[in-house]
Amino acid sequence: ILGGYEARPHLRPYMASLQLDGQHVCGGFLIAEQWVLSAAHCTEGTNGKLFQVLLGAHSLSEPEPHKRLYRVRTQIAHPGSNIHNNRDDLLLLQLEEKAELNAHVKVLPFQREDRDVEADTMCEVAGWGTITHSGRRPDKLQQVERPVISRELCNHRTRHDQTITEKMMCTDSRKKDTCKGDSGGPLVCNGVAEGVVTAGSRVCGNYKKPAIYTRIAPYAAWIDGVMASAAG
Ligand SMILES: NCc1cccc(Nc2n[nH]c3ncnc(Nc4cccc(O)c4)c23)c1
Repeated sequence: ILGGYEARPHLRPYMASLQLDGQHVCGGFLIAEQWVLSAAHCTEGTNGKLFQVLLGAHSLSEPEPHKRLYRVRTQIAHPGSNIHNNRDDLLLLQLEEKAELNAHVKVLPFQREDRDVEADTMCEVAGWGTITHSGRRPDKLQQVERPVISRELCNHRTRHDQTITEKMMCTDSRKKDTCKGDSGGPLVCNGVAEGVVTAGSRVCGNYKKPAIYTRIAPYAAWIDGVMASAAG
């Protein structure tokens, strides 16, 4: 997160850190006791290795009560996701066992009504992604408030030039923005997860490249179907 600040510890008990060999790679969030939602692009370069999922954390390094690393039973990328564009950039991770829910580990409801969040709505995004252009990584969860911008503005020739589909949404990226390692985290508007951070053009903090999110509502049926079929 660029231009943000340290989150109040454990005020976002749904936040997950997707890790490989003890290193934070991407964000994610708990959508059910045994399921985390993140971004399919997060699996790029992991050559098929499964993530481990850190729940209940504020600091990535310090011991904290309720902080726990879960193994992943299976990772399911949306069938439409691919490395060439940002379409269908969603990843479902089934934990090896149900997460132990408590004050520091909670499920975050996601939007099921497929209607655009109004432009200028202030939303929040949090993550352990880079906090400087030089790529400095934070130890503690960061957050920032960002206003939603219209798809029309986000699709302008000088911005993302008609690549933002009705299954995506954007927030202003002037100075305060998502960045490397924030992918997969939730965009929370009025307490509900409306979007999942996608890297898009990978640019951070430049108002000409607004932050892009995969809207969750259009994928509610897919998410429910995967969770139902894997339940066992
Ligand atoms: N703001 C959109 C957004 C959301 C999520 C991730 C991203 N960026 C990135 N995702 N993956 C990346 N791999 C390498 N570099 C990256 N961005 C980068 C790094 C240093 C300086 C800078 O200005 C931008 C990214 C960008």
